[in-house]
Parts: sequence; structure tokens; C-alpha cells
Amino acid sequence: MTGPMSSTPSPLPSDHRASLIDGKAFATALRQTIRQDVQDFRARHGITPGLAVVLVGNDPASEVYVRNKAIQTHHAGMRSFMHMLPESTSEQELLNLVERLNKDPEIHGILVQLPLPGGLDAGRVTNAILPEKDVDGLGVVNAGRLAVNQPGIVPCTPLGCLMLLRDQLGDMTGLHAVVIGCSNLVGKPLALLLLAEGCTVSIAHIHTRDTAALAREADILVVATGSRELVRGDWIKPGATVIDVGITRMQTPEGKSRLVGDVAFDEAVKVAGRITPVPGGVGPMTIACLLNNTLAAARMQVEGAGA
Ligand SMILES: NC(=O)C1=CN([C@@H]2O[C@H](COP(=O)(O)OP(=O)(O)OC[C@H]3O[C@@H](n4cnc5c(N)ncnc54)[C@H](OP(=O)(O)O)[C@@H]3O)[C@@H](O)[C@H]2O)C=CC1
Ligand SMILES: Nc1nc(=O)c2c([nH]1)NC[C@@H]1CN(c3ccc(C(=O)N[C@@H](CCC(=O)O)C(=O)O)cc3)C=[N+]21
Repeated sequence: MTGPMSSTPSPLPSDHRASLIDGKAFATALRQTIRQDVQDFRARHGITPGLAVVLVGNDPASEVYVRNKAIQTHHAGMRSFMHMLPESTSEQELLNLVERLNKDPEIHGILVQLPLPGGLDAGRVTNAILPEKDVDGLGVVNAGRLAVNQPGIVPCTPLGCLMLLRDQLGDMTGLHAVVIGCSNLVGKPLALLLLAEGCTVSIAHIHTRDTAALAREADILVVATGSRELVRGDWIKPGATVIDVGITRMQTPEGKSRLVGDVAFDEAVKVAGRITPVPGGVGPMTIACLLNNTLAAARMQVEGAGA
């Protein structure tokens, strides 16, 4: 394809394969460090960091994530408090629970799993969480701190992506980062983090006219849309670093379930310089960063600001 007659010779050899960014291994190492830090914290203060996770309704995928979070919280030596509420829960009942958790000294971090069932206002609920216990970093106080470069709690998935990018690329000053998707949970905070790293940041969303052309300009391409295999091989600049946040659960013809990202992996791996797989990329980082944020929140509450 890239022989001497080719009109647009690719700068990559025909057998090029991107190197895989192993989020699973990175997350395992991070959790190990956190486990040690939790032990030290307990030895110093006699306090065990506690995380409360609230799940409303019985979405099976959310139940799996919430259970994984609880298991990994225990493994890190922290306490986990699960609150499974029925689909019929009213907003006032949920707000009352958040209020109780806010006042509970054994709880240092609170996470309300999103999305919430219809009729419950996610913004109102996340903003009811005390900023110092808001380990998802989704309330206006922490979101505002991020926007003006003040220290605060950074949302778990964007923080996990940033850790992987720093590890892979080191200094990112001047690189063009394109973020596809601009939710409050992932795309928007990640764009702000990359801006703070000195990147030139473009954000694409559903109204962007030519997302493919924009993506082709990216040194760093982050995709968080929930639109499976949206990004094709020819959307990627040769050698670019690709972070695939999207996760869609698919049924295989054999009746098994399989996770698919927002990037057509088999095409992208032939063009990108480095790429995160799904699963085993960003997902495990999200949970490790939740534990990281819970420990940081406990330190702040027990040792004071700047801890
Ligand atoms: N790996 C992990 O740890 C995590 C993975 N996820 C996964 O990441 C994905 C995104 O999650 P989340 O941000 O919460 O999703 P949302 O649905 O909240 O946001 C998706 C964003 O992508 C934009 N978008 C959708 N389709 C397109 C398209 N075709 N072209 C350009 N932009 C598009 C939407 O634009 P608009 O708003 O204009 O409609 C929106 O800004 C999901 O697959 C989710 O499961 C989420 C959290 C953690
Ligand atoms: N308030 C809130 N905060 C969140 O951080 C939040 C949320 N709500 N709602 C849903 C999304 C999704 N999310 C994931 C977490 C871990 C994996 C994960 O561990 N993924 C594994 C695979 C797990 C599996 O096999 O199912 C992987 O990608 O390798 C994925 C997705 C957090 N979210």
C-alpha cells in the first residue's frame, strides 16, 4: 500500500503496531502504593479511610461496577459502605441519605453512581455532597477549582487518563490534544487538565462539523462519547497517542458479552503510536483514582488543608 507509487506514503512501516498502554498494570501498582499509604495513615491517626457508594435502581452494569469498587476499597485497606436504594427512591430521600453521610465522621468520601433514574436531578444530588467528601469531583466547588487551577478533588476518569499520559509522554507542553465528548464526568474536566499541562486543546461534541478532520490533527486523541467504534483508523494521525475511554457492552453471536471502546481498535492499532485497550485501559484507572481520591480526602479532613 505504501510502495513507491503510492500518492500519500505513510510514515509508518506496513507492519506497524501501536504500543499498548497497560492501564490495568498501572492501576495495580497505584493501588499497591495506596494500600501502603492507608496503613501509614492508620498508624499515624488510628483512623481508617471510609468510602460510601450510593446506587439507586438496579442497572446490572452499575451493580457490577459498584461491587468492584467495594472489593477494591477493601483490598486497599479502607472501609466501604454500600447503599443500594430502590428505583422508586425520591430525590428528598436521596438528599437525606447524602446529608447523613456528610455528617458521618467514619465516611471520608461519597460517590453517587451515575446515571440516576429519571426524575432524580444528578446536579442537585452531587452538589449536596460536601466538597471535601466529593471524591468524584463533580460538585460545582471542585469543578470550579479545576477550572481556575486551584487544588481540589479531580474527577477519577480524567485523573486516570492524565496519569497514563504523563507516564507515556512526560512533558506535554505544546502538543495538540483533541477530546471527543464533553460531559461533566469525563470530557470537560479532562480538557481542563490537558490545558493545565500546556496542551493546545480542542473539544469535539455532537455539533462539531468535521470531527474526523479535527481528530487527524491530534498528537493526543481522547475519546469519551459512548458511541462504539466511532473513531476509525483514518481519523488518527500516524504516531498519535490514543486514549479510549468509551465502554459499550456487546453480545457476541455465541451469547457472551464483550466490551467495546469508542475507537475501532484493530484499525487504530495500525496507525497510532500508543493506545489504551478496552478493557484493561482507562477503566481500571478510574477505580484506582477513586481510592486515591478517598485517601486524599481523608488526609485533608484529618490532617487539614494542604495534606
Ligand atoms: N473507562 C471508564 O472508566 C469510564 C468510561 N465511561 C464511558 O465513556 C463513555 C462516555 O461517557 P460519558 O462522558 O459519561 O457520556 P455522556 O453521554 O455523558 O457524554 C458523551 C459526550 O460525547 C458526545 N458525543 C456523543 N456522540 C458523539 C459523536 N458521534 N461525535 C462527537 N461527540 C459525540 C456528546 O455530545 P453532546 O453532549 O453534544 O450530545 C457528549 O458530550 C461511555 O461509553 C461511558 O460508558 C464513562 C466513565 C468512566
Ligand atoms: N459517579 C460516577 N462516577 C464514576 O466514575 C462512574 C459513574 N458514576 N458511572 C459509570 C461510570 C463508568 N465507570 C467505570 C468504572 C470502572 C470501569 C472498569 O473497571 N472497567 C474495566 C472492565 C470491567 C468489566 O469487565 O466490566 C476495564 O475497562 O478494564 C469501567 C467504567 C465509572 N463511572
